[in-house]
Amino acid sequence: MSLPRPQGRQHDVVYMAGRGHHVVLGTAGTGKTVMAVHRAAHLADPRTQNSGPTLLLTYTNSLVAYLRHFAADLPGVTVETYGRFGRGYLAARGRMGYRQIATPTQRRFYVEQAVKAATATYRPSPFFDRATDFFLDELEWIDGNGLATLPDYLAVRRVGRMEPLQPSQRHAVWAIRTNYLAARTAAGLPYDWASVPSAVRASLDDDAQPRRYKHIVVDEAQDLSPEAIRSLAAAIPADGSLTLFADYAQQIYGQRVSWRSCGLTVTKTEEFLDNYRNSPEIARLAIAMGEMPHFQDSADLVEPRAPQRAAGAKPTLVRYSSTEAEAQAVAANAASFGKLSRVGILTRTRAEARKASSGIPGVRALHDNLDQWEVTAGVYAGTYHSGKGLEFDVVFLPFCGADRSPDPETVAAFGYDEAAARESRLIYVGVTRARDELIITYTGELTPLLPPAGSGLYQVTVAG
Ligand SMILES: Nc1ncnc2c1ncn2[C@@H]1O[C@H](COP(=O)(O)OP(=O)(O)OP(=O)(O)O)[C@@H](O)[C@H]1O
Repeated sequence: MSLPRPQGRQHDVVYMAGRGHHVVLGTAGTGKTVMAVHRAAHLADPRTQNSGPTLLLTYTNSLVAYLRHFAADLPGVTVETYGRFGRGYLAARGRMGYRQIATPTQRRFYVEQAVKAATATYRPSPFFDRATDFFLDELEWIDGNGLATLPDYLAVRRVGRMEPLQPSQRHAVWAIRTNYLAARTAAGLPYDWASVPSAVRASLDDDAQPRRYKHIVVDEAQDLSPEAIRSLAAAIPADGSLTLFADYAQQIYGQRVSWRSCGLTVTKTEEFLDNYRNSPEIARLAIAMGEMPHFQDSADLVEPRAPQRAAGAKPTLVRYSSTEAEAQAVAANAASFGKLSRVGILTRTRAEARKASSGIPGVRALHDNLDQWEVTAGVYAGTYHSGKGLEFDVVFLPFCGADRSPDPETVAAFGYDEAAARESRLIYVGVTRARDELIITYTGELTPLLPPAGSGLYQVTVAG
């Protein structure tokens, strides 16, 4: 598999000016990754006017492996995740030591302690009984937006479907944040991943050294926080360029904000609608998901135009009588498809991915640091999240029953609407990874986050 040559307007995007800020929006499979790799290669090519060292950034390690596969022989192009870039930059400036970033487990522990400490000092309130995930999310959101003071936090509007927090609740969150930061720092952990972008930005502000990269190209930019985008705008020289490729429908990490508030000056946003990846039947299911109520808050979701691919089979929907039977059947069928095709098994959690891929010979876990992207046949298993940006000939989406999706814990933490909005985007990512075949399985009732079984969008089967 090699990288296709850009066509039509894709070509124009690759060769846009190598200066300033550029934003390219496209729905799933419109060639954003293809354009991002070609553009990075172009900007790094010494024959290009204003060429220079180019950073090609994305969010997950599996996508780095995938991009490196295509960009392996591109001189002057460095491919990495935002996290690695941020950590490396801070280390180079002497502001990050070894193991100074709290792991997610450590972060959760210190946040739980901080909530307990706040509960002891505040008047009793059910607010403090909210799930830890809620507080983790709120603190991440504060960092992601670069809110450094309580007045900033009190003044800002929280975009999203969740009930807005009352000022008294924001005071409580800020007290939790203060407790958390103190405890984490005292434990020798000056950072967590959410705090890295602000630290990078602050460090760049007083960094008079020449910038390492003249150009930065970002794939899956919808997943970067505003603060991360601001830090990237600060990381290029005045005569450099920052190009962001994004899809709001596939946003996993939060709510959209304007490019201007992210520190960008964008004169024109390019939009792409031609889907090169999915068969028409799979694309139709993705479009129908985009029209469901939980997607309505996606202001500029653009409807994909007719797919570029030849007609195939409708996605298959299979109902099983038990989760065990479902997991075994998915593993057996995936193993059989995997002899000739690239197969993805995508689930909400890693544990579910392991369960549905148990016993498959040579199965590769997507969330492990894949150092190489195999393009031959085989089975990959992982979370929807780790499948972002990737594609497979055949995709299995197991455990899509209403009892698991939306996940009851996410509903408890964020309320039904917010949980449905978040999780339907995850499933949308899963659906749009499939080129030729999509097999959705469940027990009990089908999740309300997918179009109903009788919608005519599936071939429906009931297994024993
Ligand atoms: N001009 C083209 N000609 C032929 N195939 C193309 C072209 N552009 C993209 N493709 C193919 O379409 C598929 C989707 O492309 P790509 O992964 O770049 O899309 P994307 O917009 O990044 O998708 P997503 O956001 O869903 O990950 C890939 O298989 C890619 O090789």
